[in-house]
Amino acid sequence: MSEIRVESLIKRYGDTTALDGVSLDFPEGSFTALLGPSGCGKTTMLRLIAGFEAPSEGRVFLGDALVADPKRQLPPEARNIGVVFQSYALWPHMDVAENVAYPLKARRVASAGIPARVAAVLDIVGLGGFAKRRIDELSGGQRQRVALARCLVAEAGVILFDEPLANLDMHLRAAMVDVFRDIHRRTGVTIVYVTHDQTEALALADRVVVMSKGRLLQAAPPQEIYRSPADVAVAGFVGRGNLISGNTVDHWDRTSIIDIAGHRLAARSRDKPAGTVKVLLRPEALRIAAEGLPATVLDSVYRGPVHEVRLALAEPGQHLLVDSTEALTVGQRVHVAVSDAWVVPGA
Ligand SMILES: Nc1ncnc2c1ncn2[C@@H]1O[C@H](COP(=O)(O)OP(=O)(O)OP(=O)(O)O)[C@@H](O)[C@H]1O
Repeated sequence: MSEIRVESLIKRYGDTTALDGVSLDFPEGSFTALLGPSGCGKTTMLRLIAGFEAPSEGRVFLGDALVADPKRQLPPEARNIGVVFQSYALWPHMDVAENVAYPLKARRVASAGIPARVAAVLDIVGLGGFAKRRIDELSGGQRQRVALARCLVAEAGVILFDEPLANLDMHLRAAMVDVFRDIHRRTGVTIVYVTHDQTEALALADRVVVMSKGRLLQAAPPQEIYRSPADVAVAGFVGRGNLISGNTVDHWDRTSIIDIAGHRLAARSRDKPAGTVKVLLRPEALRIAAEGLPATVLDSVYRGPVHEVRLALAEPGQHLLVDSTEALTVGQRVHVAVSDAWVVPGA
């Protein structure tokens, strides 16, 4: 059974179509990241699932229950869904424990049981010793954990995150990514996580949904999104990569032989492409070697552990980024060995 299912969902705001016919299942216990450029409809999807907005067309199900169509909507508080925003929406005049206890008090849970439940979730989010701290005495990451604890205490079956780490610095973001992964493992709660940060999406989710202009481009596990993007838009949005034009010479099974400026290489392909295609070459699948695609060094920049080398292929206008352990000289002639390539569908 799917915890959440959206069917042919359309949301219009005046002339803007924020969601343009999206159908998607979010299985129980899954961790889905919604990824895409600004304005692609990620937040709108969350708001429709949470019940803050009504669909213009289509339906939303929680389990077997229809909770929203254009005519009727179950109110947010009746959906048992937790929401964590980038602005933490905490009560500044209450301490940490009072903030976390708030949903239980609002639901009139017997007060005797509340402190133990609050203490348990504060332990889960790593704030065991902070119960009596005031909110304004906490760091951004700690506030985010309080917001998370408040969702967990209510035992919501689903937690929606809207860019929860957007306000935090790089180190805190990395630490919070670990916290979210851990909490998902320990609680098994169904998570839908909106981000425009692809590294966050790839690291956290068991499935990444890439959206553009209100439509779904691809929904797949992170590795598949990265290695086998469904189209040029996904290939361009996720990860560093090179899109090179080539000609199909032959194919068998799910492998195609592609000719790039007189050099042939084997590439994974979804179907049986013909004629001119675009091939995705990730930098880590490329190596400067004795044999391979002939190229000329355009630029070599040291970026931490490796040199990022920009190369010109024999065919005019075709460039490649390659990671090299050694600096190369501009103008140097090299060859590039290719260990993995993907023919991008439809390009
Ligand atoms: N209340 C509203 N009234 C009018 N237009 C809206 C409203 N909410 C969203 N939109 C429009 O709908 C589209 C999708 O917005 P949405 O907030 O879902 O995008 P997003 O992918 O979450 O973007 P971001 O990453 O910038 O938050 C945008 O063009 C936005 O301007």
